[in-house]
Amino acid sequence: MVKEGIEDWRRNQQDVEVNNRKEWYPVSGERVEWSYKLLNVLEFDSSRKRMSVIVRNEEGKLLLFCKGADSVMFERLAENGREYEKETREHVNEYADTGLRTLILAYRKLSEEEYTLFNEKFTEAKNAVSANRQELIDEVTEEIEKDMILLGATAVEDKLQQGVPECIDKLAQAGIKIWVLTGDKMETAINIGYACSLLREGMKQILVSLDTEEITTVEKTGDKNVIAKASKQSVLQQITEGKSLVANSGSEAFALIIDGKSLAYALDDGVKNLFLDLAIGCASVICCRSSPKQKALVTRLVKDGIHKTTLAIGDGANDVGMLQEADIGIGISGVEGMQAVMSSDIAIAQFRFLERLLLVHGHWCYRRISSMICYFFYKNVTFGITLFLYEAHSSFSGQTAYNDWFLSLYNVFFTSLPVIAMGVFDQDVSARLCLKFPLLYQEGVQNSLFSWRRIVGWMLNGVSSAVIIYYFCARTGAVIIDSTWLVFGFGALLVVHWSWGRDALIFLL
Ligand SMILES: Nc1ncnc2c1ncn2[C@@H]1O[C@H](COP(=O)(O)OP(=O)(O)OP(=O)(O)O)[C@@H](O)[C@H]1O
Ligand SMILES: [Mg+2]
Repeated sequence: MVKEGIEDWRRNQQDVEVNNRKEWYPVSGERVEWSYKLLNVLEFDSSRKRMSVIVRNEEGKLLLFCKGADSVMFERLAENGREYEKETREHVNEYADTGLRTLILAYRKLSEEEYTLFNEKFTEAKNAVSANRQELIDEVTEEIEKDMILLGATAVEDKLQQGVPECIDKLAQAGIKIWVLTGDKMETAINIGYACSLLREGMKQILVSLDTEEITTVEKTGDKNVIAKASKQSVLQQITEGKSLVANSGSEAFALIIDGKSLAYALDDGVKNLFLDLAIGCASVICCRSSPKQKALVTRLVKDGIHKTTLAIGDGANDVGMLQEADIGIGISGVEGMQAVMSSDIAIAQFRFLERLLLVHGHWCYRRISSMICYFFYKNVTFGITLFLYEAHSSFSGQTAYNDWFLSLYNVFFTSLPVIAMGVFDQDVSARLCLKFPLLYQEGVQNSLFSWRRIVGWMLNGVSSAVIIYYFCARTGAVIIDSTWLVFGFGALLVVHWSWGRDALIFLL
């Protein structure tokens, strides 16, 4: 494909051609063309947090170019490839502080033998049909993406979608606890946290991170067991300190920010409950550099740990695990592909639509469904008890109060419309008010419309209606109970009750 206008690069399946512009070479003033043969692409995935290409240049030399997150790239540099490490780290942190998304670039020269060996293993892993195919590929790529020479870093702006801060603010006002699980760097995540009003000035931040001097010193020993032990100890200590800080504070708001490496230890069996306790005590939680698996594990931890309903929302393939783990998964369709949408329960086009989805439709639907179920109980209890009373009246002779048609059509035909209408159209307040007063959403969070008290209340209501209907028909009607009377009386009372409430019914009687 040739980019129109500027012929800076050309790319097809096998070749990449890079033409340098004249102005980049002001000294020689010449246009320089490089052509590379593309040999392999080691694809990006969110757990590796990097991707590479292997190319052969015009001189026949083999090169591996790799780009990825700083957390995985710096540890893969060769001793002699770290010349610009300090400056690059500073630059990257600076970029991240301003909310930019950064990538580290590095390369490595490969010998022919090394490449041939790699290619064999890589092809074998790619052609494997076993379940652990991805692990095999990861193992092979792990071996070659090392001892690299640092080239530099890039930073791009990753703009928040329109209306995200306002939406998060409203959801927080509605009493919904929001956790951000992101693959981004800690600094970028904190910056975005501020941008979307999850972090505010005056909030105390509890940072759990393994970027401490102590751990860096231990890491130099290279002994995996020692590193793991020290890291776990450090995470445990930081979490315990955070917990005592939260416990001893008054009304101060806290934000917990934890990075991916620490999260791996925080989700360990002995530590995860402490971590959850600390996170629950904080107003906002941000987990940075989390892999897709960690996102799913955190969601499961919250879901199982506090038995509350969890909702996950995401747009990328790295959010799929989390969307499936949460009680409700919402996928945002957009530039990052369709995987999130395909594995979600509900798909929306933009994050800000979540506000209306939860505060308006969530509120209405909760009300409709809970009332509909209670109403359903009510009408059947009323029906059953009138039958029972009539049986008692007729000395349990077996004579039915209603004719067969009425019996069979009672639920399907005679009383289905009110229930359906209530379940579909009922609105206690308008959409505008739901959005204006987000606290109305708490009705659902506290489950106030579907508590046992309310269900039993509706049932007693059913019993009392049945008694009234029975006496109305049996005592004030003719001496003989005519089923037609029962049907009309019953229907009329149900309509009165449903339209104007119990008080109207009592008033009428
Ligand atoms: N195409 C890519 N090539 C190389 N590295 C990448 C690429 N895309 C992302 N990365 C690096 O991998 C990290 C993890 O990416 P991932 O997609 O899991 O999360 P994210 O996009 O940063 O955040 P979010 O979870 O909010 O979508 C990124 O922060 C970035 O540093
Ligand atoms: Mg992403």
